[in-house]
Amino acid sequence: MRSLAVASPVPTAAAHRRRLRPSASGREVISQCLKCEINQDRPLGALRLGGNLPRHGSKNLLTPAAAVSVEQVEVSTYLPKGDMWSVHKFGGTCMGTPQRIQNVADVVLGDSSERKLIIVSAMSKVTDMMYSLVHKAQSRDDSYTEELDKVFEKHMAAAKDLLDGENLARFLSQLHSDISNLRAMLRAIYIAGHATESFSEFVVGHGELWSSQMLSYAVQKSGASCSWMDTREVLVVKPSGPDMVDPDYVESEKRLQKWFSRQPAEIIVATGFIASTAENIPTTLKRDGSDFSAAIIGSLVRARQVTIWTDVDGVFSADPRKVSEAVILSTLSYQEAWEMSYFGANVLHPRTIIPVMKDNIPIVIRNMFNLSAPGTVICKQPANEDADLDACVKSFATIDKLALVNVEGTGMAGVPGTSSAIFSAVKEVGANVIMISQASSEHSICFAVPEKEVAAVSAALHVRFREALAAGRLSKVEVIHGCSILAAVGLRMASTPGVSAILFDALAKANINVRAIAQGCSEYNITVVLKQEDCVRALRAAHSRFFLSKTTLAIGVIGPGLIGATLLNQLRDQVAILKENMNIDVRVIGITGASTMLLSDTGVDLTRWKEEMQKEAKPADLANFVRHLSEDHVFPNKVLVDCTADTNVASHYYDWLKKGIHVITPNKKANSGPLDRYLKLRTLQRASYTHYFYEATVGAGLPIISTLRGLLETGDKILRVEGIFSGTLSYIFNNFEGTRSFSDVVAEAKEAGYTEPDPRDDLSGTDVARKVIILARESGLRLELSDIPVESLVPEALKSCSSPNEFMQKLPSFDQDWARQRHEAEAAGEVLRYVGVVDVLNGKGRVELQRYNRDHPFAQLSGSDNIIAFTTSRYKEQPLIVRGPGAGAEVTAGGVFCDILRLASYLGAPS
Ligand SMILES: NC(=O)C1=CN([C@@H]2O[C@H](COP(=O)(O)OP(=O)(O)OC[C@H]3O[C@@H](n4cnc5c(N)ncnc54)[C@H](O)[C@@H]3O)[C@@H](O)[C@H]2O)C=CC1
Ligand SMILES: N[C@@H](CC=O)C(=O)O
Ligand code: NA
Repeated sequence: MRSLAVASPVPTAAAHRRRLRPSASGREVISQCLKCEINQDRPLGALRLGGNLPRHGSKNLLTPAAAVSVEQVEVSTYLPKGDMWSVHKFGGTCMGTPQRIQNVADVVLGDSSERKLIIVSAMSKVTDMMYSLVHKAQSRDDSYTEELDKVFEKHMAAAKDLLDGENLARFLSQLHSDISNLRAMLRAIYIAGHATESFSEFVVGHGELWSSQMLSYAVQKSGASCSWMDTREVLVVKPSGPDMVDPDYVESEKRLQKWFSRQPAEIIVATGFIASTAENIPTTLKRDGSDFSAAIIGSLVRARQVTIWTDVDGVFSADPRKVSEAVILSTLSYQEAWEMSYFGANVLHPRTIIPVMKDNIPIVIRNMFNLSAPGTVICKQPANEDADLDACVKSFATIDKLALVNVEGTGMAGVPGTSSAIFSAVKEVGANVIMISQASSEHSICFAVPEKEVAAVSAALHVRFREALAAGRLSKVEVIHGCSILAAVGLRMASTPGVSAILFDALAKANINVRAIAQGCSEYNITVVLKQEDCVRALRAAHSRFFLSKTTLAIGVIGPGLIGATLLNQLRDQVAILKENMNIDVRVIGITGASTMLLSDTGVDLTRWKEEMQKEAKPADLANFVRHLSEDHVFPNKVLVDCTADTNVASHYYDWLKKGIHVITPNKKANSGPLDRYLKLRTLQRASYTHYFYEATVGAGLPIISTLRGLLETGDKILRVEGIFSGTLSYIFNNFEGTRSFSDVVAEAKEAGYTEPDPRDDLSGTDVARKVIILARESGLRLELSDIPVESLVPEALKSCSSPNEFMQKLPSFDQDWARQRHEAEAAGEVLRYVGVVDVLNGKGRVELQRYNRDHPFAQLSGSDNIIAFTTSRYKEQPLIVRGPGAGAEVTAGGVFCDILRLASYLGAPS
């Protein structure tokens, strides 16, 4: 080995260390340097600790004897490798201001590792400024000179803030000299109107030279042993493709050895991003190159760990701008990090992982601005990781602006060379194929490329397969525009059954159509191609299914009247409990009445929805309300809860379900409306994963629809359903006992919230007829509302009243008639009851006022009780009876709420 003391005429800190003893501390070495400076009577300002800064002294201070002793100790200053090294890399934002650079110095000093190698990026925005200088100069835009001044001023100001005394003077003199060299070089570029790659790489690399020098001075301020390294002296790379370089490890290691033997400090602050070619021409490691520098250096010294300091707490399970519930991952395997980076997650450039992976060196991603966050460790797959199914998927990533190319034809099957011909045509146009999927029938191959490259790809394929297309061996070369990729990444997906089922189930439940799928045998990722407009929703649906096991429902409430308002208040009191106990996250993201609506992207504050409704509301617009529910929020599952009695609102259910919006309602209008519309709705409901629930339409919160369904679905045969289906009429006849007039009792029922918005709907029997129709259709009968004979209790003269109020005012004039009817029944030992019957055997239904003996179960009711008797093949002798309050705000809203939770459980919430 060549003696460096001989090779270099300048005694460096290494030489001073050798003069003392090999193990001399940094502080001792510096003090020896200082003594030497003083003995030489040289100004302290000339002292440099290495790198491209001028070294102190201009002649060889060592005697031949000393040179020999250097030769001998050279071995002990040989680059040590292994666990004593910890490598840190600080990105541009960490180096953004003098205060931040000082914080970085503190973090470096706080690391107790024996040896530290610190790689830094340029101060934030500086690399862009440097690229812009080159760009402007070669475009002959002379504003580059002012921009260069700005670069100078930025660094001068930062240095003045951070440093003082000799260090400041040294830095500023170097900065001056660099800027004047750059000015000359940019002038040359300006004159030539062109910058060679090496010129431009030389210029842009200055950001790192300055930031790292400032940091090394800041570290030295504390008295620590610190050298500054210009990595162009050490890192040697060779081009390996457009905008890509490969490190030459052997040569770099040799140069690092050499460098270190000259300057073996405990802390080395080095430039990120820049390197040299084998011919010593300055170059860079290209964009994001500082991470790469850290990984290569980490590998060269076999570091214990490489820490990448940035401005986030670690690697997220999904892009937090798209998924607000994204979580920080504590560990990731190299392969997982690689896959995520490939799919666009802003983790690390995949090439950064290669150098550390080969030596099993962990990379830790940490937040410089939140030192308490432990960060994410990227390492070999940890052996003891949670093996549960949901934990198999580590993260999700997406790539937008893609197009799918589908090459299809019967002539492809079994013909060797087809895919080679396809992809060589793609290669010729230089397109980047992001995923490939081939149907096993070999009739089609599809692949995704960036949208901007697809025209060229399609043209190339049309040329390449012109004959095959003409002869019909290929049927088409089709381009599907506007696609995105969603990738689920996780090493443990391999050989774990059920992972893809969960993923596709989550997508199906969010009503997302998958265009293509790819999964390699390595199973590190499952890639699905979908429409770009569905991508964020797909990401959220998949993420919440795997990560949060939380079913999030975004709810739009239509009609905050009695039932709607009661439901909102019930939700208010229960949402926190649902989240805590059942992992169900219910967000009301919109409320609309007939005249105003309130919209929210994240969820209305249910403790003050009424005030908000008055303060923030916009004019009601159902189309906009539905659009908001479809698009303006982050939640995958959307539900409209119709609490109106409006036929028009009900007429939209089909379209909403088609859009993937679940519908829940106590409104009877859709299911008792025209039969064809009802059948269409139910057919759609059965054919999709979008749900339509309406338990509260019959018997309010009582389990009527679900009981009937349970009987039918388990194979029982419904013979007859009969009972008292009206809470209002039940209340009226239970309470019309001679003490109050008929009209008073009707007013009480209205006041208690049992009646329809228009009480004539109850008294006319229409409401009961609707319930009969709903149950008849549920039992398989195809009846229209007009097929049900209804005995109306609305006096003929009041049928034409223009409003519910007018009706209520005029009703007392008929009290006498009602008193007489009641008397007659009472005299016969009977009571009046208004009943509905679904006669399934005969395919009929009817609604009528009947008299029942006082012993009859129908005569035993109280309040707003409904009673419904199901006579079936299994319940033939004794019917199955459901009884209880069948109207009223709390029980009805409770029934609607039950449907919301039923939906949550259909969507995957735990039971
Ligand atoms: N009250 C009860 O015990 C039961 C009621 N139901 C059903 O619940 C529904 C609601 O009943 P209530 O709350 O008692 O009625 P309500 O009259 O108190 O409330 C209905 C609300 O819907 C609003 N509305 C009407 N048309 C609208 C439109 N196009 N867009 C937005 N909002 C509109 C009204 O302004 C009102 O605020 C009805 O369909 C009723 O049949 C079902 C079972 C029991
Ligand atoms: N008005 C209805 C309410 C429930 O559907 C009734 O009285 O039953
Ligand atoms: Na019910």
